[in-house]
Amino acid sequence: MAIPFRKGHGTQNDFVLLPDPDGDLDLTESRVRALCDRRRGLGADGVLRVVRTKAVPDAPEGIDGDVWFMDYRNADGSIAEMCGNGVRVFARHLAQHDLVDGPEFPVGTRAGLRTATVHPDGDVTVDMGPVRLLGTSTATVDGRTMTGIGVDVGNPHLACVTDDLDGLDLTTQPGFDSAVFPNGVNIEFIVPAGDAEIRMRVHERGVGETRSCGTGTVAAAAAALRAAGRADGEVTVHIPGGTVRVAIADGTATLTGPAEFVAEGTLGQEWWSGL
Ligand SMILES: N[C@@H](CCC[C@H](N)C(=O)O)C(=O)O
Repeated sequence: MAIPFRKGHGTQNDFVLLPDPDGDLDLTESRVRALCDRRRGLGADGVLRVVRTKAVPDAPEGIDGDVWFMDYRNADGSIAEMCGNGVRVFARHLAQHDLVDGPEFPVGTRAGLRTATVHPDGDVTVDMGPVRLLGTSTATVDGRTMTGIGVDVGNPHLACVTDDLDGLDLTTQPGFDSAVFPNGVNIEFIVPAGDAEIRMRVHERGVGETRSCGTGTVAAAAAALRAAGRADGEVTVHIPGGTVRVAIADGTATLTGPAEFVAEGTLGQEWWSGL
């Protein structure tokens, strides 16, 4: 059986998409790791399996079985609840393949149902759902401890305001309080970059430093607004892979940014079977 794939990215957070409507693929951790490996595989920060909700045993209750579900996996094979860049790429894939009616449609995720709107210029806006500010905690990089704020965007984040973004060494896992984040955490480092603009770098749970993290930009925007004494507002977030726009109002967020495709093909059958 030929296994098709597509490779795409959202602000250089890159993904292998596996169209698998009926959930037939045996997507093991080792297969995800191999797909994401930049030397022995296709190379990506994560895998997006394009599957109907009814074929996902651990899908949250209440999502119609026919809704397309973004089955997201990190590069280390772990499962995460949500991916803000991935969901834009996923939504544009559905629209390009006429798998949905119209430019606005629901997408199932482990964080719940989300609404995506695909714009004619290729940008995608996603209703990211509730953004919950948690208490403060700390991250340690290069022996330096920074205080940040925990933010739940469906997945866990710790957003730290810093003064030296470019000098941070994020090649190894920053320290964090595992009593506060028992399931690990995505850690954002942010500096103000003007009125309603910030710059951000991120170390992602299950991946390492990436060039962008959509849920991370939402967490960073929420933290920046809070630092300015506000709960609602619009923030432009510059990440190494590009720029996205976040709007937060009444405890929920939207994320707007690009989604691009670079390749498509079929996986080597012998390679896949041997994994
Ligand atoms: N890159 C993603 C987030 C992917 C999941 C994350 N690494 C986690 O484990 O929570 C994004 O764009 O949001």
